[in-house]
Amino acid sequence: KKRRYDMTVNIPGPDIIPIFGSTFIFKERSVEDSLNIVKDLTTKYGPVTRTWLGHKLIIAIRKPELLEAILTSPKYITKGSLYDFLEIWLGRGLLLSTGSKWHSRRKIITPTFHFKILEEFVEIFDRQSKILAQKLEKHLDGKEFNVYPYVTLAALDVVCETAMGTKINAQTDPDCEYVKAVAEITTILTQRFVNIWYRSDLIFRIFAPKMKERQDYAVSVLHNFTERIIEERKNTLLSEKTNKDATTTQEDTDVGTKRKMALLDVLLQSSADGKPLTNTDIREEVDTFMFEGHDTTTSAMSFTLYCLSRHPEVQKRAFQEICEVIGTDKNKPVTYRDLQNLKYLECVIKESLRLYPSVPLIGRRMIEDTKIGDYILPADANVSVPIFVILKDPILFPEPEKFNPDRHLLENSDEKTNPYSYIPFSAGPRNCIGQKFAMLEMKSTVSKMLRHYELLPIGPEPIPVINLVLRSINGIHIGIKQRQY
Ligand code: HEM
Repeated sequence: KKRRYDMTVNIPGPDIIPIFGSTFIFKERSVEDSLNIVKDLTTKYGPVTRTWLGHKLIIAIRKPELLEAILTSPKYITKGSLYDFLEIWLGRGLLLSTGSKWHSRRKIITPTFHFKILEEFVEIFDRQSKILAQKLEKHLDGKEFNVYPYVTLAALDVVCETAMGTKINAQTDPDCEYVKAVAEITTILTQRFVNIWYRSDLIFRIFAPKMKERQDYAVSVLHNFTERIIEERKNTLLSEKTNKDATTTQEDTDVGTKRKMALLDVLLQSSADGKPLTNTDIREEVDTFMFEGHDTTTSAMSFTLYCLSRHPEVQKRAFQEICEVIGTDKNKPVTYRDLQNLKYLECVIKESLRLYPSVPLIGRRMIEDTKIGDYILPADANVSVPIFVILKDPILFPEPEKFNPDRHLLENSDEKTNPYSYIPFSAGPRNCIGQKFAMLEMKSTVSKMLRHYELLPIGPEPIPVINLVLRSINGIHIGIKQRQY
């Protein structure tokens, strides 16, 4: 610690006291306030700030030039300790792995986001958003409601069917065991995220034994489910191989079809270092998708619907574009090309993500002493990138609190010239692999909502909080009324 301390004395940050470091910054502030604590720190001490939490050194960086150096380099790809407690569910899948394992997995998985495959997912996005629209019909009474839980189930259905090729029907059967286990593990991991002591497995086991038991049960349900799907699909592929005639379609069975089994099939047919991936290898990748692929888009879609409800003029423009691109028959299935052409809606989603980034904070761990700008970051330092602070930097985004989708129009956008300031999907080799998938899913769902409903600005304002992803303490409330054409 002494060495790391000496190397970082020139980096501004709050006072340090022996043993506890700067933990007092949390004093008299609720854990829900953690977004503000990070914001206050990086505002008060500048673009590079150091904090000690006990023996843990955290350096927050919000300067685009410095971020570019960190995010683009293939050397700094190890995740910070912030993520460790997710391993119980996700294993060392793509999100958490590092080194050669991460490289080889990223290479295997990248082709599963090829546009040809995404094109085939559009039908799934469309079908699930139609069910979502039906589920919301009961709120046509003009009263406000929390849209978040509905969107969660729709996003879960989408990712399950696209990643595993399996229908869990979360929207129509929210009480199924898998869906309940996802909700349970999300609640528990959120608790462990918020209460920093619970991030330690030892402390969690000793002081929260009941919660630990619930966590272990939920994880076993989730893992057993994924393993069953892997086993079933493996057997199907084997029998198809031994009996070539059997390769003919097997549409819409529980296990799904080859055509839509992008991720799982690719993993089943891949090998690393000449050896096929084991069931555990495959499971951790599929589970990572299940987590990363639904919580993030749920947050973004819910906040986008909220922003649209509060800005009727933006909603009107987005709806007009939808009519021009898709037409006025709200039941017409949407195509990949339609979604590509919803340019203004894309700006709306981007602007919502700027104000409400699903992943507000990311982290890396330095594995060796690293010179970044004028600073030397010691080995073992955690680097934190406060995405939500960067996205509201008034120098990068004038009038940062203003919801202004036009700032993302091609002619106004500085995303091309300054790709390290607009980073809701991170940047560089370790950026979000699902970015294009996410944008298509979000456009499909949000456009479907606007085709069916006019969104009304009613209900309490959300109180954003970082709970794994960005959520709102009091839910995300809107109202709906039948869309008039
Ligand atoms: C609005 C939606 C989304 C946002 C804002 C988002 C954001 C991010 C961010 C910021 C990272 C970098 C994390 C880090 O460095 O710690 C990331 C990584 C990742 N995302 Fe997303 N994501 C979204 C949707 C998705 C979807 C739909 C999928 C999958 C279908 C997905 C899969 C992943 C995976 C597997 C990684 C790890 C990639 C790697 O480390 O190589 N994400 N995402």
